Amino acid sequence: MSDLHGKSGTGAPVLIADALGVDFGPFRAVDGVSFEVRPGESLGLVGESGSGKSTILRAIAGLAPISSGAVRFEGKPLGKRREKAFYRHVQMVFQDPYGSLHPRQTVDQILSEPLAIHRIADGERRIRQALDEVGLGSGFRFRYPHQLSGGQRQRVAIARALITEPELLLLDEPTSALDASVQAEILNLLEEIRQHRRLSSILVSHDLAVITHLCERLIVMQSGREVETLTSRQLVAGEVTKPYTRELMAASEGFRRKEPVPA
Ligand SMILES: Nc1ncnc2c1ncn2[C@@H]1O[C@H](COP(=O)(O)OP(=O)(O)OP(=O)(O)O)[C@@H](O)[C@H]1O
Repeated sequence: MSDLHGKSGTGAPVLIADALGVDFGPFRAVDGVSFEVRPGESLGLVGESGSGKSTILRAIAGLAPISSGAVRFEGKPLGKRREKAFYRHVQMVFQDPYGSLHPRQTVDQILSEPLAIHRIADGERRIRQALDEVGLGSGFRFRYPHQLSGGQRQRVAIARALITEPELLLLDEPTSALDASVQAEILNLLEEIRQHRRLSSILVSHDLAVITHLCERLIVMQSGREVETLTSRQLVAGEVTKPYTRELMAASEGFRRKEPVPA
């Protein structure tokens, strides 16, 4: 475990969700979920498809309504609209690196856009640094997305998210569209970035192995509700209290190997 793992979790929470509810018409997608994310901490959201994980991230990002409860970022309650400055401090990485990058923009243009939006100076140095940080280097700077592999595209999406130096990263299934070997590379990259920056993150995944790799704590979700909150250590040790969490563990192929063998 890195130093940062040791240090994370101290200080005032970066984000607090207090009984967050999200309704789409009569349908309640998220039903009173509460959690906090501390500086440098990575919080996981796991659960089956449709359990409301992505909706929580979207509500924080202002892409889904906060119908009830409250979300505070750095102490300030989030209203209906997000100020432009919010997106400098909170960035999101989506599952699909093919869909999330503009096909007619070069990597340079993709990385320049957030700098222009937020009027951040020193673009040249930041672009070079961001490309280095995600392991691409300057040789990729003038390529188009179709000239990159899936893993390289996701590295560009991560560089784009990091270039504004956010405090909070929202990661929505960032590896699930990738081949297993590339998945591992991107997970390692995200872990390295966590070690270098005091960056908080919320990671959505249906894959328990991915969550325990990157997160100290995780919330198990079902039908928009929190089933239980655990540390990754508790999950790996099988110290879970809810049958639903056991079902998820049994269904997660990569994770089954880590379950303790019964005496
Ligand atoms: N804009 C929307 N309008 C109506 N219903 C929605 C909308 N967005 C999400 N939902 C519904 O809310 C529920 C939760 O969806 P969400 O995408 O958050 O689940 P998830 O746990 O992230 O699942 P997955 O892993 O499949 O993405 C689903 O039943 C979904 O159909």
